[in-house]
Amino acid sequence: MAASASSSLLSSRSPIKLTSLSSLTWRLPVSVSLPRHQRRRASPVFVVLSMDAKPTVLVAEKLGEAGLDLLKEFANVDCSYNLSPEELCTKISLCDALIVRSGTKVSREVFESSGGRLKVVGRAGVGIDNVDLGAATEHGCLVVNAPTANTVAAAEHGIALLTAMARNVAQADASIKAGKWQRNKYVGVSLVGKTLAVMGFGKVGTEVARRAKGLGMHVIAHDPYAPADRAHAIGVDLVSFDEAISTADFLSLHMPLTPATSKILNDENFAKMKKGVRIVNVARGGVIDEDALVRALDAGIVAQAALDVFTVEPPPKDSKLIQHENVTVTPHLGASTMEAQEGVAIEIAEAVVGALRGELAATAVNAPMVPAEVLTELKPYVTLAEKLGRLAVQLVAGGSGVKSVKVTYASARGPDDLDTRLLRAMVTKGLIEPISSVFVNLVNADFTAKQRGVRITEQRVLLDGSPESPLEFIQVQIANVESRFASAMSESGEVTVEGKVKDGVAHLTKVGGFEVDVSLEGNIILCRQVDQPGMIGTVGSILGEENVNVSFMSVGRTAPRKQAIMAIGVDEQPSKAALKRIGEIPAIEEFVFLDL
Ligand SMILES: NC(=O)c1ccc[n+]([C@@H]2O[C@H](COP(=O)([O-])OP(=O)(O)OC[C@H]3O[C@@H](n4cnc5c(N)ncnc54)[C@H](O)[C@@H]3O)[C@@H](O)[C@H]2O)c1
Ligand SMILES: O=C(O)[C@H](O)COP(=O)(O)O
Repeated sequence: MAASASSSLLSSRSPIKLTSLSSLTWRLPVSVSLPRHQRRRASPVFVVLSMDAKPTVLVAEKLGEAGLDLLKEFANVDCSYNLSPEELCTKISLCDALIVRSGTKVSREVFESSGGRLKVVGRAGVGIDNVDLGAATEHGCLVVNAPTANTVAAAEHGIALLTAMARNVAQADASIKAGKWQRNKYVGVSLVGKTLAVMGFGKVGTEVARRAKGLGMHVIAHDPYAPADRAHAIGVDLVSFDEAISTADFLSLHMPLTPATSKILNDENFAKMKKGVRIVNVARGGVIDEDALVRALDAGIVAQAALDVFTVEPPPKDSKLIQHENVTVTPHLGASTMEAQEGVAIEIAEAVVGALRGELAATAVNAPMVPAEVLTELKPYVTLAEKLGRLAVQLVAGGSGVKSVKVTYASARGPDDLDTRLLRAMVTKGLIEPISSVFVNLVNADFTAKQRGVRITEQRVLLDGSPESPLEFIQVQIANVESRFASAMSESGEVTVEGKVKDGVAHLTKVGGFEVDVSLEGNIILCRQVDQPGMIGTVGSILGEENVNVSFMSVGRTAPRKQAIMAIGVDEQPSKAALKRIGEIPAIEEFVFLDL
């Protein structure tokens, strides 16, 4: 990204170091908005549903009571389990939020059927592979999950399967219930001293590793993204994929299902394993090529497998894998303890209610997020950013369309101390919403801009001085367009508006090359005129006669008695007749009415 300031910036401020935004560290923000008709004057980030707009939350899979109680305090809760995909699509248009576990597919059709009402999907658990995240983002729907409450339960289930498999517990149990007593058949293997390779050293993998060490196992792990020091801290070595699978006596799978991990245990990789290896999977069925596993079991490469998860759930009854005598299975029970389900329910209910209230969602999966204190500080700038976007786009009259937008942030804060992603999203919202039927929020802002071919570049102007407030001003420029208000064009030919926050209120401070000062509330009339006495009175009287309340006026001029820009804040939209009368004032050269 080019890091050069416009000449007006350089001349009118006393900065200046320029910083490319590409080097910034982003934290990610969150937003949930009301339906379009309720949203017009709402703050774009902190949308709080009013009491009479009680949201509806559809709980599509069983959720712990504590979570339901939390939801009921805030929302109408519809617990409808076992919905068919068609029933879910029908119901969803009446819901603001949806809560699911792994058993419900939240497909693109669900988002399309919601008609824009669905604002939050809560996944009561970790894996979000049953939610079409791309579709959620495109529809501006926030997805939150509950990533921590079932970690220990999943790890305990992994250990339960590991030990049960090693000692043939399930098979011996079935045998004895069938009237047999087969002590020789069910001789097991010991765990102590054996090598366990934990594949995926995240939350669950780490807990499994800890517990396996307690059982006296030698634990190694493979995870390309995990820090080695975290593994070393509990006495685990991180190794390559090939080393892990070729040295392990036991493999325990704990990576997410992604394009990279899909069928990662396949014929080729089974062939690299020690003969007699044993495999536990409490992650996702899709990480194993199940047909290849059957072949590896039949060939004796894999001695046993213990599986909690399957490519298709529930798996077909006649599945060779399920029926295999050396395979122990459970029906996706990893998270199913009383304690974990209560924890997950509370975790997801809090996240969903918070998101509907417009608060930060710490567990947002598809949205940017900033810490609460940063968001509080940025709140007036968020309003400023959106209003500047709205103003700038309304000044465009033609040309090659709104394709190239530059947003400049002037601040005394260092690049790492100012998160502008939120602001960029709000400029995007301001730019796109007035010219389309698209609903833009922080979830889909970047996607929407990209889809519409709007390229937004950002630039920082680093000011000298103490960084008490996060930003001195924000400037929005649209290139390669013509303007309805010629004076809004900068010397370099872009529609240009600039604003700052004064006493917590967003102000427009510059239009084109003219300094103005008008608060960005209500509507604005911009007039270019010959600077002469009586103009404020003349325009003010017309508006008064037309019963339009003026909130305030400001005049910026090039020089006394030369050209001036008058910015007039009005509470109501003036009638066409009133605007015509203003336009007919001889000294008025051009004027424009802007709806904020
Ligand atoms: N069976 C159940 O009921 C149950 C319960 C909880 C979690 N899970 C599943 O277990 C899995 C792990 O959950 P978690 O909470 O530990 O997630 P996590 O995100 O904390 O950990 C996943 C780890 O996998 C690693 N990883 C990603 N790609 C990898 C690759 N190609 N090779 C090796 N490692 C890779 C990541 O770096 C991360 O450290 C998820 O799929 C989750 O859905 C299942
Ligand atoms: O990803 C998860 O959290 C687990 O697979 C648990 O899924 P569940 O909520 O359907 O039990």
